[in-house]
Amino acid sequence: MPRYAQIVMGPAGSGKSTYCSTMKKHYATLKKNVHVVNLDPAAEVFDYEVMADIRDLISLEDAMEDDSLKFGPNGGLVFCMEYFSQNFDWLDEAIDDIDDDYILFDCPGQIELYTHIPVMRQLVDHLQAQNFRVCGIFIIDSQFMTEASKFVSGIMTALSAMVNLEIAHVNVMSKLDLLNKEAKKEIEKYLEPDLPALVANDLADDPRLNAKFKNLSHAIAGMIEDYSLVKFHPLDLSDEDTFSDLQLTIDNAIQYGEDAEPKESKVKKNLHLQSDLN
Ligand SMILES: Nc1nc2c(ncn2[C@@H]2O[C@H](COP(=O)(O)OP(=O)(O)OP(=O)(O)O)[C@@H](O)[C@H]2O)c(=O)[nH]1
Ligand SMILES: [Mg+2]
Repeated sequence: MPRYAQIVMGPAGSGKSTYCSTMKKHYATLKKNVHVVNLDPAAEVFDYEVMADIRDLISLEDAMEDDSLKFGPNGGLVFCMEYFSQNFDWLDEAIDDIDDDYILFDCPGQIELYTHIPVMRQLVDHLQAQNFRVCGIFIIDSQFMTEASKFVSGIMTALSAMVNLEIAHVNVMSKLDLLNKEAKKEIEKYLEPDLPALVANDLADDPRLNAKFKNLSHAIAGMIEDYSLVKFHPLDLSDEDTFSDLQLTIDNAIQYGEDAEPKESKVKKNLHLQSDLN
């Protein structure tokens, strides 16, 4: 049987842990047991039950307090993740005996982990070797999506993660519930954007910008358009439909559920038993 995983990535504070907790609860309403593994060595609290916690292997404090290492917070985190990549057997043990595996990996927010350092790619390769079908989830905070040039830089990081990992990839725009009605309408053009038009519109009349910056933005927008990847799925904590849409998109991308036997509920089973007896 295949196993399933989501690698939940995105900049610091974009909503990765909230996503994991929300989706775990959402899958539970569908009677699907989804587990969460914390991969953030600096995490302090999370409101979901963890199946495994990287801090049992190594924590940021360990790396920073060690007299011979003397790391600061960022170097310490990179050290922890490299240590993790050399100790995947810890992970294997922690996730070994689960029947219907579907695991969300809640990752740290340092963007270099997805763009420069090979640990996430090594994790994906390791999971795939164990029959996991893996989907990358890249979360971006909608609060930053107010200008086309900020949007372009957000997409560039998402693209960079996607190109590095070479797995099914779903972009999520979080915190839509914090936007007012007007801003929600405005954000729609960022969900499935015509990027070159968006950039052209936004930059055209801005006197602060010089021609070189505008030309560069146009060139990048054209390049991103060529990947035809620029789609974001909304996540609004006040709207359950957004969880369902997201879950269907992701499950489809990794073909979750296609090999599963339909499970009869206890009530239905009892009804069958009763009719057999009659
Ligand atoms: N209203 C609202 N708040 C959110 C949402 N997602 C996250 N938050 C809040 O934003 C803050 C950061 O969310 P986290 O889920 O911890 O973000 P993260 O990406 O895991 O952060 P790091 O692990 O530190 O990189 C918390 O205060 C959350 O409650 C959302 O969709 N709506
Ligand atoms: Mg987090």
